[in-house]
Amino acid sequence: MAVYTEVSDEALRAFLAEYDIGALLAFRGIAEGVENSNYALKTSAGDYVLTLYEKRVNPRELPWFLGLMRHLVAHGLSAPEPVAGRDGQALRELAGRPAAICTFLPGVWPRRIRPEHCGPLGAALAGLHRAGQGFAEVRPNGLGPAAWAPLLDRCRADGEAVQAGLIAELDAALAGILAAWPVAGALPVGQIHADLFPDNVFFLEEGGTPRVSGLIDFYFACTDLLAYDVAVCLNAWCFEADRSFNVTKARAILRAYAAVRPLSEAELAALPVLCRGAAIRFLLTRLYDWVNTPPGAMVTRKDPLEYLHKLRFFGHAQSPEALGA
Ligand SMILES: Nc1ncnc2c1ncn2[C@@H]1O[C@H](COP(=O)(O)OP(=O)(O)OP(=O)(O)O)[C@@H](O)[C@H]1O
Ligand SMILES: N[C@@H](CCO)C(=O)O
Repeated sequence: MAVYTEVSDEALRAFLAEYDIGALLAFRGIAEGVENSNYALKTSAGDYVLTLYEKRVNPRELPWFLGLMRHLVAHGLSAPEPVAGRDGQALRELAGRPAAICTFLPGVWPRRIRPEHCGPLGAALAGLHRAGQGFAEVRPNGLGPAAWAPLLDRCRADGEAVQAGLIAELDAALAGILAAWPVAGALPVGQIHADLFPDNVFFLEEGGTPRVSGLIDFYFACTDLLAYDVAVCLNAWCFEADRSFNVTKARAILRAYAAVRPLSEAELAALPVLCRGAAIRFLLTRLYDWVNTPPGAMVTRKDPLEYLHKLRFFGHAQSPEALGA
């Protein structure tokens, strides 16, 4: 369920009057996604997505996100492009929420990940990192290493009920990750997506071969270690339903990434700890949501323990080779 804010016909028509995107032909809520309210919009000029930003997005950060998306598209990445109104502004207000219209991307995200998806994903991620190079404004990662201990503290009281021994295991894992985390300046930094899960990558199939048609959902994007984005993808794309790590998928991501943007020796050496960091990041945000989402809420909670298994795997796989590098 991801239409939290309803938009009346009159409010929508008044809103669209600010744009030069033709006459409204169709308008419907998009059920997917959990953060914001999204609507598909068809006009005589084309297809668009209207997003109303809900509580978890800080309105002050929206100009950065929209500016990054505009920059990435201008530098060759296929991503939603914010559409400016006649006044030149892409960000305005609708139904009491900050709102923006972006171009609609064709394609679908893969429900079942095949190794053939992984090469195109790796190349697209490196393309994002390349395209982001000239975007100079910095947005620190609000869910980076400095946020993990406070997040764990906020789960301390209720987390134990999710699994006995969980908090002690996370305390130990986090201490190890933070002690081994690359020091500032050790690895290349740039604009990263930071949440490039399969549901944020659209593909089109041509003769059975998937190609990436675009990347979406830049609302966790930030300025951080480029290789951390690779670690997020190894977490999100390379585990099978039986929890095993598929090294073929990892190798495909890493090879295709490196063909566009070579990874340095230091980045490869740091990959295991970056993977552990990415695992604990998603574990902690899921755990926080798990213990703070009332049963019966309309939002589907994501399983934190899926990431406990990934964290344990990366805890044992300490060499870059074990991760397909
Ligand atoms: N530019 C776009 N083109 C086509 N479809 C889009 C576009 N943007 C969003 N969508 C559709 O809306 C859905 C939700 O988008 P998105 O992932 O950005 O939402 P969200 O609420 O921020 O969710 P979450 O952070 O949980 O992934 C996508 O799965 C996709 O179906
Ligand atoms: N990708 C995140 C959700 C936030 O976008 C997760 O699976 O936990």
